[in-house]
Amino acid sequence: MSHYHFIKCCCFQLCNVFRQNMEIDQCLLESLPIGQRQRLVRRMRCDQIRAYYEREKSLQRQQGGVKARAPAANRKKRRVRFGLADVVQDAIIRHDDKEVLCLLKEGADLNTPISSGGSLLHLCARHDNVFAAELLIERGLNVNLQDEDLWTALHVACVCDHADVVLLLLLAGVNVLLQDVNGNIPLDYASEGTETSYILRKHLEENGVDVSSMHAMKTQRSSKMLCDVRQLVATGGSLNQPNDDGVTLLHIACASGYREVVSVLLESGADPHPTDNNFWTPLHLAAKYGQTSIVSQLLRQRANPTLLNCNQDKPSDISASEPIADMLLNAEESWLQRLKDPSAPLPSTDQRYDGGSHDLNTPVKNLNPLGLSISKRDSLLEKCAMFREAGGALSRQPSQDNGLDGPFNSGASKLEQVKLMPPAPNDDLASLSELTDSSLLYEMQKRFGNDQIYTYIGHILLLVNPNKELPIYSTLVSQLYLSSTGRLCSSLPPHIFSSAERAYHMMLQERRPQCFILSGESGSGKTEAYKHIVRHLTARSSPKGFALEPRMKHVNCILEAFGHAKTLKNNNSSRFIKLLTIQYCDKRRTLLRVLPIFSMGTELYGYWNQINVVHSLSVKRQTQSVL
Ligand SMILES: Nc1ncnc2c1ncn2[C@@H]1O[C@H](COP(=O)(O)OP(=O)(O)OP(=O)(O)O)[C@@H](O)[C@H]1O
Repeated sequence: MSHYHFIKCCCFQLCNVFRQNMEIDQCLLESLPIGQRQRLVRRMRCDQIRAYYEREKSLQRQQGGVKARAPAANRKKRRVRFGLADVVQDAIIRHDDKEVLCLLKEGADLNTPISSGGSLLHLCARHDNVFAAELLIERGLNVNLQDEDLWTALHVACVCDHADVVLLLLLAGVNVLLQDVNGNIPLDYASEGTETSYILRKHLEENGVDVSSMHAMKTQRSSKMLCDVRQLVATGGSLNQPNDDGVTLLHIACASGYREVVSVLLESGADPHPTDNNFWTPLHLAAKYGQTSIVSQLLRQRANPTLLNCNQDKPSDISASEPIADMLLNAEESWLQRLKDPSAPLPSTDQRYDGGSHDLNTPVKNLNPLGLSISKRDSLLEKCAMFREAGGALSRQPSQDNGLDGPFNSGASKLEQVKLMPPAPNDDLASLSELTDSSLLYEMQKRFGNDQIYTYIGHILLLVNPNKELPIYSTLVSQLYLSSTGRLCSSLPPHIFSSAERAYHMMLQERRPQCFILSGESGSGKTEAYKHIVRHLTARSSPKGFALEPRMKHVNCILEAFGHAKTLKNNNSSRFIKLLTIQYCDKRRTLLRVLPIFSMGTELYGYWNQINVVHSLSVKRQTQSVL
């Protein structure tokens, strides 16, 4: 039988198979040349879709078809309409001043609360919209309105360093001394050396307020509480008395990091594991707030590390640092052992839990021990985003009694070197007015010369291997690219962290796996890009992420030992992991699983909703030769 005849026979057989039950004999299919195979598969897909629609139609007929064909009038009713309140918020964010003006004229309510808490003025302060803020103030919106955390618009403007809004609010007579739930006035959130901080200090001085004595007052809070507690002990008062929220003195001292107060309370017989109305114990709070030595103290006093709060979290699940998590996991183990065998010896707490020097300076706004409503969480998330966008400059805040609990910490070492180029019009080649081979290559060459190795083409990220270390991969840079929405911050240049961030948000929004395709010739930087993505995602997915990084490095060493080899083009050529998918796998959105996919030839196995493409170029072999 000739080859041609054989193909025809196969096709005939396959078409019959499709018609009968649409199952293909894989061997038969693979024996066909590629063109024939593709045509057949396409035809099979069409048949499948047709069959699917027919089945759907007959199902709808069985269920009384009327529902399927909804009358036009019904459809009209289902159209979504946004209220004026939502539209005005959107207009403020977009800086669409004309629309804000129209909406206010149409009667949009000035006092509309925004979804993340606070007033429209808070929104203006957040998005630096001075014009809209002025309109709202002119129409009588109260400049001193406070959100659920008692933040005024001035607190927001200070965190975001929006000096124009700060000036406007001061002119409108805002009260600069209003404190938020943590007792911080707006100045506490203004970064040292910024215009905002200068304006506020000047304003306070002109109004006779001594800023240094204010700080002294604040740092005296712990000693004041210590005095009060000692007095309570001396007078025989109840140390376990909860307030309306079930919060006891020990909860407050543990969360605030007041070690001496915790010692006095525990030594005087306070219950080491009271639970508040949301089932949070002092151990939960100390773990969450990064108070290592207090965690150690509580464990020595036999605090139960296995208790669950209302979110079903043990203290170890929410701990702010690796040492705390390790300490708590050890304690859990020995607690469970002792439940089985009460005679089992206690671990030597002095050695195991001696973590006094490790206390973490955790951002207060990251912590959400008591607030459970969605709006409250939104508000805290929004504030975390503001701190992040402020670039972590607030880490120089004054400390309280343990010297470590200022209102904010960037979490990144100040010594880290950061060198990011400012954003440029040619960051996205898709936006060039002239799109030709030579214009693209010209821009790429220019960028490469400036160490701008990343370039967007729409959502595709182009990377030119620099073949040298660039100071653009530090923890701080990774943090700069964290975003609450996944949208690239316009003040940051293209980066692999930004693509990772976008994929992370797509995964959360769609709750479906996301895939990265890293393409490019051997040695062009795919494996390095993969490592950077994994690094950002591990850091992104949990507060302990950055602590995971050294472990990831070790895993990489082992993987490389098995899978990498020296080739002509690359000294450390990888033989696998060119594809990467991330899966949504945690109900609290704090963890994610990174799955390397083994690529087999040119075929991709698996299904992903969103594909993020990173294409790498090796300048020696491709770009230079073309240029
Ligand atoms: N972003 C980067 N910064 C600095 N050097 C880099 C970067 N990307 C790649 N390199 C350098 O180029 C070398 C080759 O990169 P890499 O191993 O990622 O290539 P690859 O595309 O994965 O190659 P292969 O397909 O052969 O595995 C690296 O060992 C590193 O020295």
